[in-house]
Parts: sequence; C-alpha cells; structure tokens
Amino acid sequence: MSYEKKAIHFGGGNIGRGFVAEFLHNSGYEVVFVDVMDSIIEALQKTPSYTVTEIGEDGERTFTIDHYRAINSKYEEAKVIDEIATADTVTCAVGPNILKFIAPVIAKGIEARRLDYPLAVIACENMIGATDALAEFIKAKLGEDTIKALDTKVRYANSAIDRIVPNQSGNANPLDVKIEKFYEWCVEETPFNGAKKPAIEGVHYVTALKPYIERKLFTVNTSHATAAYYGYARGKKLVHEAMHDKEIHDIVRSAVKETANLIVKSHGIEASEQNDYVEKIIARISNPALEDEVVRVGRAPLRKLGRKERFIGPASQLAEMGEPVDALLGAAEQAFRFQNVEGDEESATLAGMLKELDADAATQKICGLEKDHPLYSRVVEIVKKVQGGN
Ligand SMILES: NC(=O)C1=CN([C@@H]2O[C@H](COP(=O)(O)OP(=O)(O)OC[C@H]3O[C@@H](n4cnc5c(N)ncnc54)[C@H](O)[C@@H]3O)[C@@H](O)[C@H]2O)C=CC1
Ligand SMILES: O=P(O)(O)OC[C@H]1O[C@](O)(CO)[C@@H](O)[C@@H]1O
Repeated sequence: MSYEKKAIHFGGGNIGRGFVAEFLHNSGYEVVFVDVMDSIIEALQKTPSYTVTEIGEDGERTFTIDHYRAINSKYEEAKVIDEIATADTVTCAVGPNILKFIAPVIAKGIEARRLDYPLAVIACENMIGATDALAEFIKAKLGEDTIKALDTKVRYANSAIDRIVPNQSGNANPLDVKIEKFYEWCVEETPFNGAKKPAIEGVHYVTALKPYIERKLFTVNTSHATAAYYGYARGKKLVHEAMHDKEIHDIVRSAVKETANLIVKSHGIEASEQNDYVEKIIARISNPALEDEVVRVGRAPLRKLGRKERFIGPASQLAEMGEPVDALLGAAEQAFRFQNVEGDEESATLAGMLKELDADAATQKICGLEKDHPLYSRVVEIVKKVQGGN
C-alpha cells in the first residue's frame, strides 16, 4: 500500500486507535496520533504496530495497524503545528469537552498551512455538531486574513460515528483494541464542494447529517446509557448483564420506543426501518463478548443530561409535540443518581451541584431547559426527588 496522504488524529484512545485510525490506515493514510497522555504516546512511539480485533457473530477478524507516528502535544506543540500544515485531514476523538483544548494548535497549523488545498477537519465525537463546535473554537484563534480566505485553507464537516469500543484490558500489547464488527461513520459531503473530500473507505458521505446523527444518538446512545444508568443503580458491572435483566431490558425498550416515535415523525424514516434499527442496537448492546462496563458507558453524566443530548434532547422535542416521555425521564433520573462514581470527575461535580443548587437552578444549569418549556416542571420534580434522597 502507498501512504501518500497524511492524517493527524487527536486522541489515541479507544475509538481513535480502534476505529478512526483503522479506517484511515486501511485507506492509505499515514496516521500521526496526537495525545496528551504520556503512556499512550510512548507506547505508540515504541511499538511499530498494533492489532485491531473485530468481534462479530461469525467470529473474529484481526487487522494490523502500522505506518503511524505519535506526538505528545503537551511537550511538542511546534511539531504538531508543522504536521497539520502539511496534512490532508485532521480528525479527533477526544470527548466533546476537550474540543476547546485542541482548537488552538489546529488553528496554528491552519495559519502555517503549506499546501495549496484545504485541510479537511472531521470531529468524531458523540455530539451533534461537534465539528461546528470545534470550528468555532478554532475561528477564535485565527487571524483576520485567514478567516477571509478560510475556504481555501480548511473545510469542516460534521460526522456521526457509531461503533462500540469498550475499555481495553488484558491485551498483550496495550495498544491492541477489541471492537465490535458493526460500524457506521457518516460525514457531511457538502462542505467539500469545490474541494477534494477525504477518500476514507467505509465513510458514508451524506448531504443531510441530522437524520443520521439524531437517529444514532437517540437510539444507540439513549439505549446504551439507559442500560448503563439503570445497571449501575442495580449493581451490575457490565452493560450486557444489565440488558439480560428483564426489567432493565424492558425499560430500555420503552425508552427507545419513545425515541423511535420522534425519529419516525421528524425524519420521515419508516417505522419498520426504525424498528429493525432498534433491534440491531438492542442486540449490539447486549453482546457479552464486548465486556463493556456500565461506568464507562455512563461516564460524564453532566454532559449526558445536556439539552441536546441523549435524554433531554429527544424528550424535549417529544414534549413539545405532546408525546410520551416517561421512559426517557426515568433514564434521566438514573443519570442524576450517577454521583461520586470512582474515576468519573463529572459524577462528583454533579453531586456537588445537586447539593448547592435548588431544583430550578439545577434543571436550568444542567439540562439547559427554559422555565416555560413543557418538560421543565417534570425535570424539576425529578431533581427534587433525587435531592431529597427518594
Ligand atoms: N468508545 C466508543 O465506543 C465510542 C466513542 N465515541 C466518541 O469518541 C470520543 C472518544 O471516546 P473514547 O475513544 O472512547 O475515549 P478515550 O478516553 O478512550 O480516548 C480519548 C483520548 O483523548 C485523549 N485526549 C484528552 N485530551 C486530549 C488533548 N487535549 N489532546 C489530545 N488528546 C487528548 C485522551 O488522553 C485519550 O487517549 C468521545 O467523544 C466518544 O463519545 C463515539 C462512538 C463510540
Ligand atoms: O462516549 P460517550 O458519549 O460518553 O457515550 C458512551 C458510549 O456510547 C457509545 O457510543 C455507544 O453507545 C459508546 O460506545 C460510547 O463510548
């Protein structure tokens, strides 16, 4: 394979190594990982290859990922800037809250650009409009001249990325990644009009991303997080254990029945198609081979209780239509109860906020709901219940 194209990928974690880098590598890109975690960067620098193992119903397939380099942006920012100046694409999978921290170095790379075609930037996060958000942070750091000629320097495309990559442990090579076989990576096509769009095999270019990302976030992530929060509350360690508990299984199904109603109504997707999609997701999150922990899937509850996120996002739209949202609110309640979980900073911040703020202030601050929104008083009641220890 010839490696004529170069991709800079921020975040050498689970989805970065296991999904994004695998696709870039298999499409002939040299991948330059950028991370701030010493152990990951050192391992990538020392180890010339790692293995991605896909777990499917029909067995396992392995791929060797090589021809990559790695830079720690904490110590070697100048190198990162130079790589971006001569790269074809920048991708990231760092978590929505980290976008603001990677933006300044990307901006400097754009300012220093030495190629006569635009850099393609695609954020791969569980977040609606993640690339737009990154673009805003980048714009704040760009000079006026660059902003005037922005189209010639950079093109931003939002994406929806779906593949379950659990935390990895027990692998002989700590860089190895075990992932599910299923994947979906949709990227907006129109931002590349008049420019070359990244030729990444497996990427599905779409003209309208909203139906894809909402269907994904409000089905995959809603069901996964519902199983995780109820599972955590009932002492389950792994997501499939939660899904094999009949009560939790039924609750998860009720939540995705509510979101299916929204997806069908707002995106004109056929009910039978959405039903097939739901069944596929239920099977995926029930897969014992993934050994996915409820605390990983429930991580960052403050973000997950946000206005556009997996519970309040669909529930607020449904409430505006006068449609049922009981199961979604039940799941949101369990998210509010995900407090002081070891290793999850946000769960401690959530606990602090629920102590300090009254229910109205917490509802507004955490869920971003306006007082006159039809969902508002119902969420306030939930917050009061959680605060009262009931
Ligand atoms: N793991 C999964 O199954 C999926 C994850 N995603 C999304 O991908 C994103 C990453 O998730 P994971 O890979 O699971 O998390 P992870 O925690 O395994 O990886 C995140 C990586 O970002 C790095 N990082 C943090 N700050 C950084 C900075 N300033 N510069 C460069 N790197 C930095 C971390 O050190 C870590 O290696 C999240 O937005 C998640 O929602 C999306 C679909 C599936
Ligand atoms: O990455 P988030 O947004 O914290 O959500 C947790 C998990 O949800 C999934 O995307 C699928 O439900 C994961 O595999 C992901 O890491």
